[in-house]
Amino acid sequence: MDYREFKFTCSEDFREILIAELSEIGFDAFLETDEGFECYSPLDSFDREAFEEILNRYQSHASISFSENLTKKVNWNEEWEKNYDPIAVGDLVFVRASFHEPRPGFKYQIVINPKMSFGTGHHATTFQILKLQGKIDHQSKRVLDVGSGTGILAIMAHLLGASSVEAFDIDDWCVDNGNENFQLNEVPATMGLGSIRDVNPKGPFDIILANINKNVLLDEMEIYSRLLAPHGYLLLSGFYTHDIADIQSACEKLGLELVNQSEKDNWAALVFTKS
Ligand SMILES: C[S@@+](CC[C@H](N)C(=O)[O-])C[C@H]1O[C@@H](n2cnc3c(N)ncnc32)[C@H](O)[C@@H]1O
Repeated sequence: MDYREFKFTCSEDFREILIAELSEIGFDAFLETDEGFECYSPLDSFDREAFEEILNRYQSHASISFSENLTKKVNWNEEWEKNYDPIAVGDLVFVRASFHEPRPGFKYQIVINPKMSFGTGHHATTFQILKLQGKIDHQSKRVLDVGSGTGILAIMAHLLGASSVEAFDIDDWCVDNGNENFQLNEVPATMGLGSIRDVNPKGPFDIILANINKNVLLDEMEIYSRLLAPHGYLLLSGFYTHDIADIQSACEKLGLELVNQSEKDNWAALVFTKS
């Protein structure tokens, strides 16, 4: 047995923060469900004390329950071949795995072998950012993708004509998978490991993409704003529609103006510009 698999039942308000905290102690492969979310922790790095400390902090505010199972390392390729359908974002892009046939009628095709990383285009956050990217001129633009997951948004930026893409993620599964996806899509970039503070990218960037979660976005917003070139675009997602006001107000305090927005399945995506 290689992993502990957890299935959480938890109210919507606490999902994001719990996921953020659990990811900090090595939990991985979060998948939202109707009742809450599922995730894994590698057996050799599972820290029961840290896990219980997090649960104790939230259990008095939120009714959280979970089940726990030991599970074998999964052959993710086989799992995805069984479960992963391609997805179309309008006629802009057809996102598929390498085992799907290409489909004509789209401006672009992205090949993603997602394994355990987030970013197939199926989730409303990724879907909306891809769509919003399609409305922004990427020709010869310098693009930063924060929390890249599979690398899907960075790949889209490259296809739309970006002159350079810089991408990183705190999760080493994503970095391995993202680099594999960059090769599949012939993106001349290497995904880095770490947060924006670890990677310390050298701006300015014409376009910054960050589909992460509310807490991380609020914490890192000042850095995004500093790295954004004048008249550049900041595309944000990973938060619910009821969090739009908090995100918008944090951006406006930094001189960023809301210029476009989208909502799908209670998830929001916002586009800001720096005047
Ligand atoms: C919602 S997924 C988005 C993936 C992809 N960009 C997309 O749009 O589908 C968020 C990603 O951010 C990563 N992440 C979480 N906190 C981060 C941080 N502080 N810095 C960089 N990446 C982070 C997670 O590992 C995860 O892969």
